[in-house]
Amino acid sequence: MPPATDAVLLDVRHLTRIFGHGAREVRAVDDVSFTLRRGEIASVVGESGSGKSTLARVLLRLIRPTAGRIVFAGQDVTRLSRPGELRAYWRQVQAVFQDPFSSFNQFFPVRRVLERSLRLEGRLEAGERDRRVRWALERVALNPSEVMGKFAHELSGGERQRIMIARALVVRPKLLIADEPTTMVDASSRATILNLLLDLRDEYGMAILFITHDVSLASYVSDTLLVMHQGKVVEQGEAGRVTAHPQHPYTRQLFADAFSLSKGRSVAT
Ligand SMILES: Nc1ncnc2c1ncn2[C@@H]1O[C@H](COP(=O)(O)OP(=O)(O)OP(=O)(O)O)[C@@H](O)[C@H]1O
Repeated sequence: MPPATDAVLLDVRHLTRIFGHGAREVRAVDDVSFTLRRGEIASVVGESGSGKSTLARVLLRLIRPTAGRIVFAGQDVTRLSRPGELRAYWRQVQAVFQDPFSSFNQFFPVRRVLERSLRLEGRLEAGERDRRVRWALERVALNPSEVMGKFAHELSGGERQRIMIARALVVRPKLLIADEPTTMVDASSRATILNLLLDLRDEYGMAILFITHDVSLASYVSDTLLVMHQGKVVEQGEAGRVTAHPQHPYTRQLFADAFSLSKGRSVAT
């Protein structure tokens, strides 16, 4: 049973992001509305180009929406633009992206990577910084004493991605946006990361927006599913219901394709 409470954390209304003009116009996110409650994991699924990453970047306020409204914890964050306002927002909303190789600063040891993220919290004394870094590394099942002094090239892909998650966790966000966080890691790291997301929801009531093209991962990890197609959310609802009884033809096709692929895989192995 998901421990989601009724408190709405994120309220997204008619969110739209258009790139380009005239004949070159792309409605990457087109009139998307949904809510996310505290302690809820929602997955955004859809094929490549459906607008998932653009939705993530708009919600993170890395890019501006063209239209619509984003309300986070009761505050309208749609038009935040001053660095101080954005930093305050990013203390509460953190992200993990697909590629742990490009997002990990190769010149910094793990401790410094996490401490830089902690700067969002303002000045903390050294003992507190150390406690927070250790706590975040332990949360992602890494031994702080072993990894704090290591550099990117001394870690596996799965370890790097867990450190990227620790970097997000170190500020104890209320919402984690995870954009294809398991695409570039092996199967055992994938399972570790998915179970970690479930633990974060259960132990800290963290809300998670999990973005993936893989409907089976989404079904495993989510309380609710949002299915995106050509920038629009064509179906949304409780994960078990959407998986068992998809209503929209696109959702049915997405699940049918995933099912035939996984059948193919099991025959082949
Ligand atoms: N900066 C940009 N300028 C112009 N078009 C863009 C830009 N960013 C994204 N798009 C377009 O917006 C649409 C949605 O792209 P987006 O990356 O959000 O999809 P996606 O579902 O995340 O795909 P993928 O799974 O391949 O990452 C695509 O048609 C893409 O080409």
